[in-house]
Amino acid sequence: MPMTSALSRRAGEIPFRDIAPTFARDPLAALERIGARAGGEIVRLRLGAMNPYLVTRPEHVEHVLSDNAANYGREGWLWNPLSRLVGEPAGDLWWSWRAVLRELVSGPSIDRFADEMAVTIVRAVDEMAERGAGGTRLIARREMSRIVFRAITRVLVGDMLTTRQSLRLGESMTAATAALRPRLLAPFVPNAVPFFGDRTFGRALREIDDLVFPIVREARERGDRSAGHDVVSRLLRATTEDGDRFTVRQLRDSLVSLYVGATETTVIALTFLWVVLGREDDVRERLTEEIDRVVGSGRLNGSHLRELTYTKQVALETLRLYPPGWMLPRVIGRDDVIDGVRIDGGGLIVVSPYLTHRLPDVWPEPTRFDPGRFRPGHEPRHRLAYLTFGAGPHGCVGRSFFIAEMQLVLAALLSRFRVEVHGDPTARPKLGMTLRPRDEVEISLVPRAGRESPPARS
Ligand code: HEM
Repeated sequence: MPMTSALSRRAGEIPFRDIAPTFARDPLAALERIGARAGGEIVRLRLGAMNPYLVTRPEHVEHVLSDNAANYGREGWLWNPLSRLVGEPAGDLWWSWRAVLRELVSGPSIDRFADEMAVTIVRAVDEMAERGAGGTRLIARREMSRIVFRAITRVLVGDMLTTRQSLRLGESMTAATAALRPRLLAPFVPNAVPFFGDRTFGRALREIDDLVFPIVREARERGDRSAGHDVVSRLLRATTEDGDRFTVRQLRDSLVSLYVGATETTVIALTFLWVVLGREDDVRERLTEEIDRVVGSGRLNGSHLRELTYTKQVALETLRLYPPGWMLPRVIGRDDVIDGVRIDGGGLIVVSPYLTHRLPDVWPEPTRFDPGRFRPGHEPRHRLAYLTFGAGPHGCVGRSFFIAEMQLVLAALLSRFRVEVHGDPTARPKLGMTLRPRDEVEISLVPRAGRESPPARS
């Protein structure tokens, strides 16, 4: 595609006044209206101070996130608020960090840690069952968060953090990201200017640093001689092409970035799962059948992952309908042309997985929940039709990790319990910085006859 062309045309425009009344009432409905008006074309939203372009068609998304990614930066003012939590991107070390993580959490590595993850998840489910004894209702988000922080810590950080510390870290991270939300909605406010949520954020940040700095200091003092598979040992051994190594501060930032990337999205995704299973009886039945066939009352372990194929399809379809990262913003570098539409440099362009996943010519009957879309050999789609995990140089490295985690959580729970979901499972989700269930989802665990004992113990 040419970078500029005399024949290029301007993007169609959607003025804010056309969507403002809906936006005030229901931001998700406003987004859907924008999607319907755009109809897969590139459009420009006239919002006043910001006039972002919106791209939804997979071919256009591919240009922005992948083919010409160098022109559509993830750095810049938009990420200033987040830098208060995760620090400044560490140049070449950022790429070393990504490479270390990718190696640690994808492909063959999954086989290495899947057994350990299974044991950790089963233990966490045991404790969840104690809290939920006698039908006590549990808040799904809180329970999923406990499981996720334990699993990530056990598998990626090893015994540098105790279970208790990892749960405390989870609480502080949740508090910090929630307190950052006002700033994320107003990224142009400089970090030095006091703003809503700052005090809570400061407190949570101190708690995070009190937990994380000692780990990385200790690891650094031990030196890089350890052959450990955990993320800190690996980062200590990593160097850039110029031979630079991670400082204590950069190690801290890397670890916090990992937790930010790997936890909030996963917790939201696991919570959406219960929303979906609360209304899709047939899916829940088939899922339980598969888990009974594969795991039965045996010991849950990593080798089951390969056979839990329908479980994986349910995970992917849940996240097609509800991608937690509903928008992926980028800052435009130079002027560009995408599919004949002129893109002016300097502004903002937004890719929206939520809208791409609802394009009817890409995903027929897009609002229907159908895990069969992800059956192996199902009709081919554009490789960027599914955007839940992003794509290109900043795409998610944790996709396989997440899928394994979700398969194990479902297997650990459904092999022993019937999970009852309370509230209205048809309620529309809430659109904020992330897409999440509107209200807290409550669940209760009803033990299945003959399945009281945990399926894995070590
Ligand atoms: C449901 C679960 C998850 C979802 C929906 C998700 C989604 C995403 C998305 C959309 C991106 C790209 C962001 C962008 O292009 O601006 C991303 C990046 C990333 N994710 Fe995930 N993710 C999930 C789980 C995980 C897990 C479990 C890990 C680690 C174990 C992880 C680590 C990362 C990392 C390291 C990046 C790259 C950051 C960068 O290079 O800038 N994610 N994720």
